[in-house]
Amino acid sequence: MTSTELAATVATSTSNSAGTPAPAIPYQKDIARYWDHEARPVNLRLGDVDGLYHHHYGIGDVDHAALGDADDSAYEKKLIAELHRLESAQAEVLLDHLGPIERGDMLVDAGCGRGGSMVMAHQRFGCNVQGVTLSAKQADFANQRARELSIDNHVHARVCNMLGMPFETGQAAASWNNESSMYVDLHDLFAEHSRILAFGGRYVTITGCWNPRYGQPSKWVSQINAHFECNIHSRREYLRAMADNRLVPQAVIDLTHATLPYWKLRATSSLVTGIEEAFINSYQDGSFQYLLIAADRI
Ligand SMILES: C[S@@+](CC[C@H](N)C(=O)[O-])C[C@H]1O[C@@H](n2cnc3c(N)ncnc32)[C@H](O)[C@@H]1O
Ligand SMILES: CC(C)=CCC/C(C)=C/COP(=O)(O)OP(=O)(O)O
Ligand SMILES: [Mg+2]
Repeated sequence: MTSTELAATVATSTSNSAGTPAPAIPYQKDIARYWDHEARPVNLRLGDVDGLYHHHYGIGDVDHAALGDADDSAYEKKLIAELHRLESAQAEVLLDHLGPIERGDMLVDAGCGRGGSMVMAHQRFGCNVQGVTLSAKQADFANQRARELSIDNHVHARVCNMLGMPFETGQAAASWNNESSMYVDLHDLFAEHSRILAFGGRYVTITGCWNPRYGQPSKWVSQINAHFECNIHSRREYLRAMADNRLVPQAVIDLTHATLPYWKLRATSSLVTGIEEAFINSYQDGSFQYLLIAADRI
């Protein structure tokens, strides 16, 4: 089944397979609505390349040899495959920082989207991966993909607020936010990760954050917030909220330079959404950073 067929299936369903309560506060209802209605070709067509559907951005150098000649009729297809390769490479780097994971472990993807990272985590570690999203459409989509891959006994998405997850205290070996922490208060978020993580467990986030060295959120950062209805935090807020919640950074990696090739390539594609300029300019003027933070739960 292609993503378009899959999207049509979930769009017509009146209930979802996730079966958990609706979002609590008005803002979360807006975010649930946003993601329930999201169907941008830049996400669906990239996901169709190999069935891993992401809502995050890419890192790494562009493989110009793989792209070939821009005049070639197959160029656009190759460009889409290349953007998708860079997005999956981003998820691989996040998974690299989870530390040693056993088959019997449970991982939590907070703000799991359509579940691409969950599938990759299960395929790499063989373990149980639980995701939460505010969007019933996304949870249904992720669960349907898991069924199609016959991994639904190990990979499951719920409709649930990541600030109150239905997991036992200390149950998770590792947890992460992949571009989903700009929708919540960071103290509330890290308190909840800290609760569900086992002592010594690993938390990883990849996020866009505004740079305190710039001073305040730039106009480009404000544009990104308005575009996605999110609230980008500063690097300082991340580190402070982690420190206050027993999450001790083990690695802080600036991926800003690594993500720029993705954006520059995407800006040349037919799938542009109009937000490319804000990302490129804010990364280049130093007001915005693409960061990975891996922290130990102590
Ligand atoms: C940009 S998408 C990222 C999806 C996924 N992490 C990925 O890499 O493909 C943001 C996700 O955060 C989720 N989200 C935002 N606020 C949330 C909340 N309070 N609780 C649970 N999920 C939330 C949205 O539903 C959406 O799935
Ligand atoms: C780094 C920051 C600030 C991210 C904000 C969260 C977000 C919307 C991520 C990408 O989602 P997407 O894949 O649905 O977006 P797009 O349609 O632009 O590819
Ligand atoms: Mg995308």
